[in-house]
Amino acid sequence: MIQMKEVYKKYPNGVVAVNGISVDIKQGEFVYVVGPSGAGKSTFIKLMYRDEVPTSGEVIINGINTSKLKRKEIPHFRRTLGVVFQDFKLLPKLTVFENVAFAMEVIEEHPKVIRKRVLEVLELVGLKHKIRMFPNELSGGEQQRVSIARSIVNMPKVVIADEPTGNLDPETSWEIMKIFEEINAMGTTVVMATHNREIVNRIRKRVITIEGGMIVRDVFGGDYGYEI
Ligand SMILES: Nc1ncnc2c1ncn2[C@@H]1O[C@H](COP(=O)(O)OP(=O)(O)OP(=O)(O)O)[C@@H](O)[C@H]1O
Repeated sequence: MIQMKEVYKKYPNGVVAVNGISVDIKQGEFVYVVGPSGAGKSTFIKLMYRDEVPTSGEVIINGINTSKLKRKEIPHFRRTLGVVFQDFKLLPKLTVFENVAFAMEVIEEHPKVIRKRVLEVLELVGLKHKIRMFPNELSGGEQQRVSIARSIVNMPKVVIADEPTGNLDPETSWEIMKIFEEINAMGTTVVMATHNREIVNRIRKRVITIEGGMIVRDVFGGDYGYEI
């Protein structure tokens, strides 16, 4: 599903953000990625959705070696994954419905199929009653729900989230986590970078700890496991 083999990532400024990572994440797993600021978590995640390519080593996602993708193949590859960001990245001029539908329109789904599926995912995230609103009319938690709905609308096998609760208060963060748990319970792999110690300690899953661009700990049911 997600495989990294001896991956190094050196940015053009000389920073080695990932320094020899090998990892295997199987279909249906739920994995937290934790570690101090600057440890390389975002880079590790960006390598998964081919926002970055490794300087050496291999990143293989659903059988595809990301370094071998041609430029024109990248958009199609990205659509096989769901990606959720800390800052939501919604399109401000589109309604809730349109933001989610957009991800299906680009793959030229039939409008009827789009409508049915968009309403289904918006119901799953508890936002069916706000489909006509615009992002700036929603709370942070609601905006994150829209972005999660968008990430799963094309039924990806993997959802990758970089600090999805980073901008949210604790209560809203728990609600967002519940949605990720539901998505995972449907069989979708979830990989989530987070600084949220309470969540990692209470909703126990596999925990990969990165420090200095290396995996220093990888345990099932692990706790947050390091001090800031
Ligand atoms: N585009 C880039 N160009 C150059 N250096 C970068 C780039 N992105 C990240 N880095 C550097 O790579 C290292 C790892 O950064 P990364 O963002 O992956 O860490 P992180 O663990 O996600 O940190 P945080 O928890 O603060 O988000 C840092 O030293 C950072 O300055």
